[in-house]
Amino acid sequence: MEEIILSIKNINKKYNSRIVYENFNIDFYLNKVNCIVGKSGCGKSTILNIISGIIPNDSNDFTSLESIGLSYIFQEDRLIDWLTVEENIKLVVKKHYNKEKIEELSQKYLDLVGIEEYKNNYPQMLSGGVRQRVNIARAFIYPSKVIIMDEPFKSIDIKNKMIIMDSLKEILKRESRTVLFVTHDMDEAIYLADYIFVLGNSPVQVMQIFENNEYLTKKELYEVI
Ligand SMILES: Nc1ncnc2c1ncn2[C@@H]1O[C@H](COP(=O)(O)OP(=O)(O)OP(=O)(O)O)[C@@H](O)[C@H]1O
Repeated sequence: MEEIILSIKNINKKYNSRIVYENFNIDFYLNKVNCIVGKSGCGKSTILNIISGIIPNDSNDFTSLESIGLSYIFQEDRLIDWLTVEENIKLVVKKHYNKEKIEELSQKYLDLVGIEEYKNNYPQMLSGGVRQRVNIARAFIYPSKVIIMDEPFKSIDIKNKMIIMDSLKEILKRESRTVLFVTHDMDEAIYLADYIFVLGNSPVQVMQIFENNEYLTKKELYEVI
């Protein structure tokens, strides 16, 4: 059976004289968690930022994924301080659904990430772990095809990280989204990914693609990085 792919073509990026990407192509797996790993500074955030249209590609033969519907989960949560948790979540779908549907979806994602009890709180009253769960609910309530996650667990303690990663897995079991996930943490990659893309070299190349299964070890990944 032919694999269903999300093809990204013609990525080019140069910072001053340093060529980070040159005619770079990559095929991600549709409706899977695609994890991108590689040495610090190799270009992981850059590719997510180009794909999502946050920074421009140097050549104009490239189309970002902005138009197909994206949501983002970054390290910092970008919640709106003067809105409650529930209002933050509902805000992003205000133009997409009617009031009843928004109510239903908001309840669904509050439950899925386990933050129902915080729905009337304001972000500044919450711990980093809970804030990040709000962020995840907000990313998933939006009817996006692709979820972009750049180091989403970087400042979260291990216990909360496990809770959040389990919530994510639970949501992804129930609905099909293509996730593009950058991390420097091989445990996170192995826990969450369906496929792991190792980037390296300058200009960047895909060094290897691993299908994540019970036999994949951190050692194998580090050998390529
Ligand atoms: N705005 C910029 N101006 C100049 N150089 C930049 C800029 N943004 C990124 N770079 C350089 O481009 C390269 C790739 O950066 P990028 O942030 O994509 O790497 P990364 O793999 O995500 O790094 P890390 O793992 O440390 O987060 C790095 O060498 C970085 O210093």
